[in-house]
Amino acid sequence: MMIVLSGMIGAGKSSLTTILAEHLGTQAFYEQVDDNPVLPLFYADPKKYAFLLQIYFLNKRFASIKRALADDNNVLDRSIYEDSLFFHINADMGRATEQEVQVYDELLDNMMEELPYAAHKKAPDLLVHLEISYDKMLEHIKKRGRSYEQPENDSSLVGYYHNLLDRYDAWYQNYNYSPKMQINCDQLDFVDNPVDRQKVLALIDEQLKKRGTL
Ligand SMILES: Nc1ncnc2c1ncn2[C@@H]1O[C@H](COP(=O)(O)OP(=O)(O)OP(=O)(O)O)[C@@H](O)[C@H]1O
Repeated sequence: MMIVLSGMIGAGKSSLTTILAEHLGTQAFYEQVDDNPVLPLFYADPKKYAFLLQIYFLNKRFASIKRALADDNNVLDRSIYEDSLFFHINADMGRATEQEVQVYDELLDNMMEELPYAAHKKAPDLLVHLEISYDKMLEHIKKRGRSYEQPENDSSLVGYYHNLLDRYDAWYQNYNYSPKMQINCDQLDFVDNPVDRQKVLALIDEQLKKRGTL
């Protein structure tokens, strides 16, 4: 079984990945954000580093998928499809050229075709999307405290985050690579509230059972 999480910056994907992997007795695959040398460069100069950052993420995400496919059960903290969404949004904001986007899209397609396992396993068994409001997301971003993500250090982030949030919703509605479900992170605090955590796990179990995966 492969479960993939999706959702905005600070929605809680990494935390839920850990919780879910433990609950299901499976392996968690994370994107190590604090080890990413390109991310601070990108936030300081998005126009210069958008393409490099995207190639960095594509490479890392692809490596995770390959490792994840080698095992039977696992949970991934973000889908490769969202990287493409991030890049398209950045391109629309003038941070990448049309040619860069085209090269990226073709490279992504090419890489997906090369995955060495049965085609049906390339898509996850379930996508769990974390839905969050702007205010709640900012609360999480502040609490976590990565300096380059704070709008008070860089006011252009307000527009960037709103752009991402707007487009994420449409992205989720149109996502059709696998079964999907949403968790409302404004209503359910699976990190600090054990009752909510059980509720979230029960919701996910229900979906997995319904699809015969659990
Ligand atoms: N494809 C991408 N393009 C540009 N920036 C990205 C991309 N993927 C992630 N990021 C950036 O990397 C950082 C980490 O993002 P991500 O949402 O994956 O993890 P997170 O913030 O730890 O989320 P969570 O709290 O849900 O675990 C954010 O600053 C985000 O903007």
